[in-house]
Amino acid sequence: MNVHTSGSDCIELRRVYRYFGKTKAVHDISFSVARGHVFGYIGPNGAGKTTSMRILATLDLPSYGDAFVDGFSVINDPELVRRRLGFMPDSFGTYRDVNCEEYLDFFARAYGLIGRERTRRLRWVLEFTGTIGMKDKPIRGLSKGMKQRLCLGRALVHDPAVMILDEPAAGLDPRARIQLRKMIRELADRGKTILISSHILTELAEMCDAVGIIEQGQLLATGSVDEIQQQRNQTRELTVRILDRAADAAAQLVAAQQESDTGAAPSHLLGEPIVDGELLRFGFAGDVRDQSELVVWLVERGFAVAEVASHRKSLEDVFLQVTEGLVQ
Ligand SMILES: Nc1ncnc2c1ncn2[C@@H]1O[C@H](COP(=O)(O)OP(=O)(O)OP(=O)(O)O)[C@@H](O)[C@H]1O
Repeated sequence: MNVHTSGSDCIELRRVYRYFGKTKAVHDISFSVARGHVFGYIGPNGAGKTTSMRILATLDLPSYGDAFVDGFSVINDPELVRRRLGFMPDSFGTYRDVNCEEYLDFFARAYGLIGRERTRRLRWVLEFTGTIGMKDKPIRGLSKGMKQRLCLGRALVHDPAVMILDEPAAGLDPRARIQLRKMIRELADRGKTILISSHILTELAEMCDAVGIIEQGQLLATGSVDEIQQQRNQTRELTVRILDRAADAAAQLVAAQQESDTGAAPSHLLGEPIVDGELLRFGFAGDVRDQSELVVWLVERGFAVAEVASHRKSLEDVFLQVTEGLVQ
């Protein structure tokens, strides 16, 4: 049955469950990714990322629910899904003795590419992934970074609309990560829809249009990084340096926080400040104007405010906060 549920979403999981005996690897997960977007799938080891990606790649079936690639169901139309999808698994496989070009050529043939079209496509993939200089090298002689590029090339060889990349940055050095990030962004700019997983959270923030945080088979939060930060209502952390009486300032802030009307400067503090010598650190839910009012509030009470630093909480912080209580 070829039911094409076309729309702007190119990847969709609809109430997907996958149990292995008593293990709930994936438990009622739903999300969708719009065409040309990059969706970051974030979670610790064993969270269920690979299982859901394997279902999308038609390498496994859901216990319940369904998933769609470019509108086609992984259950009813796996062949059509495979044509539209490039999957980069988290391990490379055992092709040690073939060279890079032979490796890509093998997959191009498997996808039915022939003649000039195959030659053109292979050249493009070798150039795009920066493996052209290595094309005659056997795979066993490649660095981890080069292997990852080749594996990305393999997932690209049939020009799929959708790409599923399972931890592509694992084990790469910082430079190779940056290059990978650039390639992924460029593929999205060319219209490909990309699902990418990682537990190196901060590296996904820059390249993803949206992220989903998964833990113990359940999706705990989805949205843009900003939306998730707002959902948690903890957008920034302030560090204030107060000369001489930092601990006293912290105590007064806590007292004022409990008494103050909503809208007063200390009411924007989230939790109690941590005192570290002259430094006070605390979460702050207000904007920059509230921040400057807080400084005035402190100065009016005789505290010598020497410095104020503000930083957004990283995706890593948000992740730890969102998963609080579930991480074992
Ligand atoms: N074939 C299987 N048989 C039994 N249990 C499995 C199988 N595949 C996965 N699991 C279990 O399902 C859970 C989710 O595993 P999964 O590999 O999807 O997690 P992950 O988020 O990809 O983790 P990692 O980051 O370590 O790759 C784990 O508890 C895992 O042990």
